Amino acid sequence: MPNLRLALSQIDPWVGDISRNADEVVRWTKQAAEAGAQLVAFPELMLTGYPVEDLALRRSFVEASRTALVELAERLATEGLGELPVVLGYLGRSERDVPRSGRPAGSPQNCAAVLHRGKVVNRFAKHYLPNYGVFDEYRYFVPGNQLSVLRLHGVDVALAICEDIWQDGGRVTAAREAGAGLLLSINGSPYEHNKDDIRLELVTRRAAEAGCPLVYLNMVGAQDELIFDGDSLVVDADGEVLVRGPKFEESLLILDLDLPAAADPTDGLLLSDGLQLVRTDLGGEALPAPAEPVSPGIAPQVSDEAEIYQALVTGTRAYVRKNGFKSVLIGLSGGIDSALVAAIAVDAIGAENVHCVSMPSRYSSQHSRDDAAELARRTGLNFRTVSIAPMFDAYMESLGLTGLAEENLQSRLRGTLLMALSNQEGHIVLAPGNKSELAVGYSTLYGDSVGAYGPIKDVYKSLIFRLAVWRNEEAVRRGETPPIPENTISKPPSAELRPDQVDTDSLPDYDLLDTVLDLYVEGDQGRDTIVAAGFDPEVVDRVVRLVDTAEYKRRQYPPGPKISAKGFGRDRRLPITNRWRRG
Ligand SMILES: Nc1ncnc2c1ncn2[C@@H]1O[C@H](COP(=O)(O)OP(=O)(O)OC[C@H]2O[C@@H]([n+]3cccc(C(=O)O)c3)[C@H](O)[C@@H]2O)[C@@H](O)[C@H]1O
Ligand SMILES: Nc1ncnc2c1ncn2[C@@H]1O[C@H](COP(=O)(O)OP(=O)(O)OP(=O)(O)O)[C@@H](O)[C@H]1O
Ligand SMILES: NC(=O)CC[C@H](N)C(=O)O
Repeated sequence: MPNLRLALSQIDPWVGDISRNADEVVRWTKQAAEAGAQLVAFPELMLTGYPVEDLALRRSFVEASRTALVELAERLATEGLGELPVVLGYLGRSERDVPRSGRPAGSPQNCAAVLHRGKVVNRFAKHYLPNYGVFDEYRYFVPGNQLSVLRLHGVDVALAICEDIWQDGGRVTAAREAGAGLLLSINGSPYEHNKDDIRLELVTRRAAEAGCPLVYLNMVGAQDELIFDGDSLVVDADGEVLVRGPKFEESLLILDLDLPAAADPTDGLLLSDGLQLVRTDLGGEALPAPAEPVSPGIAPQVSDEAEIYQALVTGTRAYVRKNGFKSVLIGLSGGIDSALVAAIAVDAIGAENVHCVSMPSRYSSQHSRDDAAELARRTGLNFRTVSIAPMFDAYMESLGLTGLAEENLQSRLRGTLLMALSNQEGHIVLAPGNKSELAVGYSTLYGDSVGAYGPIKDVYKSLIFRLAVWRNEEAVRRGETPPIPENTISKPPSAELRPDQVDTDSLPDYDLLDTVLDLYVEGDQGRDTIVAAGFDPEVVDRVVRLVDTAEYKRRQYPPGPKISAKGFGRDRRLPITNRWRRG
């Protein structure tokens, strides 16, 4: 069996920064060449970043991507890397009208290309376009209808792009029909908790269907609400997992694979789904297995809490850095939400870049102030106290507010204060709202909901507690000081906007609330189904009503990292003005 040494660049492309991404391709290709690879692969839309959203509809952006691709091929050759074939994603356009789509020639396509010896030797477009959940690729792209097969060193390698392997048939079946010895899929597959198990099952099944090993290369990093966890996989046709990349970390995975020898090409082969075979012969003798085959092996798997926490850190770091900021600002109340956000921020960008303000009012308890100061002491982040009492008194004197208006004023003064410091000092504000609060509208519009990015907006309150406990335990395991004061974790959550207020005055107990939310939001179960499952009809009616009437607040909330199958963002698009009240 001929051997191929593959290099999988599990890396982080930046949306819109084509020249940076091209530099990255050169840098990682150099390392792949030094490791003796015969083929190096990069993720879906590597050159432009993923997802590009409506940038795909800008002709200038599509042309910049296409031009950069050609220049990259030339540059790789100039830099002595031309002999190593490079597979990467780029934004392209269709050469001809797409039948039955109503889309003319020149429409954008989610493409991949093969670069070799200074030239673009093969190009093709994604065949299946995802159009559900966070994806709406039909809005942007027209599909491709080609199966690209590279022949190199006596092996036929069929190529696919992400959704191509999520749908039955298509390039997976076509790879088998074309007699491929390897199926290589490049991906931009966003993180969701538990999606790693789904991907592993999928990749294993598709390898069996293709009848050959399947290489699944995913990107890492984050783009706005989406996080990319890497977790690249190599599975053989019998379902054995040969390689599993690390999660959330950039990594060059080098591996030797013994693969079936390519057969004589069959002319005029008809492939399923109307795919047309385009074979590119890159040459090279069949190579024997090296005396010491290399493999990165299988990266260790971590607990759910560790994985989710890492996802939140990845999303926060990427948002801050990619938007050109160095530092963040957080209102630190002594409560668990802002404490967890502060811990995430410290892990993402370093304590020296995290600025926190305690903003006590007359209702703030001494323990809250102490807990906030204690977290600052433990982590070493920048901490100051600014009382909102004088501003509050000035408003009250002018407006004479009462009840909810008086309560919300405190939250709004804090929001204004944070934005003022953000303007003055250049930090971006992190919003501390969690998914349970966002679900039921338990936050003050233009108050505690201000901010640029909400690191825990997709995390239910019950999970917030688990993550805080996990982070502290992790610190102990590493021999470090746990960042979050124990009292912050153990005390009952309170907004402290009036005397002795606790969240359970207005909301069901968080465990119950989160269970009902999980059924209604994630599970899309109707009110009657949830009641039939044994939940108190009064609680269910209340929760459903709160969720339905809080859409306007969620739409005004900052973006934040998606970790669930259904985040409040593109995953769940409901009308704001909506008189349907039956769950
Ligand atoms: N459909 C719609 N489209 C656009 N705007 C709409 C609207 N419905 C109401 N509004 C407007 O929204 C405003 C009412 O919302 P808002 O001012 O936020 O006030 P509201 O939602 O009435 O009150 C805030 C709630 O959040 C709780 N809270 C506040 C702060 C922190 C925490 C915490 O523990 O984390 C909890 C607080 O105890 C209270 O229960 C009004 O101006 C109203 O006119
Ligand atoms: N005294 C305070 N000092 C600084 N920030 C505050 C203060 N009180 C509230 N905040 C800010 O407003 C957010 C909402 O806080 P609140 O205490 O009302 O509810 P919470 O959702 O329980 O949050 P937390 O668990 O962080 O206290 C806090 O996360 C924090 O960012
Ligand atoms: N980029 C894509 O095509 C992603 C779609 C795919 N179903 C995934 O979530 O991984």
